[in-house]
Amino acid sequence: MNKEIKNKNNILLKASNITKSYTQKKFLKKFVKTVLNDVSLSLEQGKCLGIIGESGSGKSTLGRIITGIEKADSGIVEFEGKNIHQKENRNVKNDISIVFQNYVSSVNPRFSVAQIIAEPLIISFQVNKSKIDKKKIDDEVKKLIKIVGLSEEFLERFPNELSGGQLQRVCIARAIVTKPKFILLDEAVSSLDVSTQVEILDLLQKLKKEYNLSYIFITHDLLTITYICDSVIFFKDGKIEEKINDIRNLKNIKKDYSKRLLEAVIEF
Ligand SMILES: Nc1ncnc2c1ncn2[C@@H]1O[C@H](COP(=O)(O)OP(=O)(O)OP(=O)(O)O)[C@@H](O)[C@H]1O
Repeated sequence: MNKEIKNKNNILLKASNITKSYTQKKFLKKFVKTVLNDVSLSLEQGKCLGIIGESGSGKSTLGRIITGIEKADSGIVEFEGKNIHQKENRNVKNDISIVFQNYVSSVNPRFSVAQIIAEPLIISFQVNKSKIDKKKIDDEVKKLIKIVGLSEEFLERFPNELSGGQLQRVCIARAIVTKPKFILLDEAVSSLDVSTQVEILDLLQKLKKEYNLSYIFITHDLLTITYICDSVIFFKDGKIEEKINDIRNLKNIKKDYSKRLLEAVIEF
């Protein structure tokens, strides 16, 4: 029955009642700050959900929890119905990738582009205790560099020899090398200039179709959301302030906070 419901709704990822606090210090005094307060969301297969909110509202913390990098204090994250924080479901994480804003610090500066793209695949061979198939890895890396719009000659280069947009393309190639079903994009285009942002968003759209991917896109930038997302959550002080299920109805938002975030883009 559960399976039927899951298939009917086509829910890939579901977070229920997520709560998270951190101990922080202010003027040498420790205090507990609630960063996420009873957050629930779900993502349908093949869709892109945007999460927009002010700096410090808890978006990246939520991103780390829904990708299994960090544990919530309470609440459950399920991927295809499996709790991702349970040890016996750790394979689920193979279906999840992340692309961060800071593409420079998210790659090893001593690795060539080929090594950067291949790294997750090599790790997955190691984790599965299977023999590393060098030819298969080389073929895959050569295929992917072209898929993300760069030529094979980039494979020998190092991160400091690439532009921001080129390096983010490499990070995207690395994110899809293990053939995930879901990618969390945390401010993945925010540091790029506008025309490069559009190029990367177009690439992400293309990959979404070709690989049947699902995305959650965390951003400050509503233009990114309107460009690529199907639905959007307005996030404030660790809570969902408002959700628009169909991005075409963005003008119907009700809360002042959401309107304020929208004002720069749409006139009311
Ligand atoms: N490991 C941690 N220890 C203590 N406090 C933390 C930790 N990680 C995040 N925080 C705090 O949690 C709050 C939310 O941070 P988070 O990075 O999730 O927000 P954000 O909405 O992604 O912000 P930004 O858009 O600026 O990246 C902030 O007050 C931050 O200082």
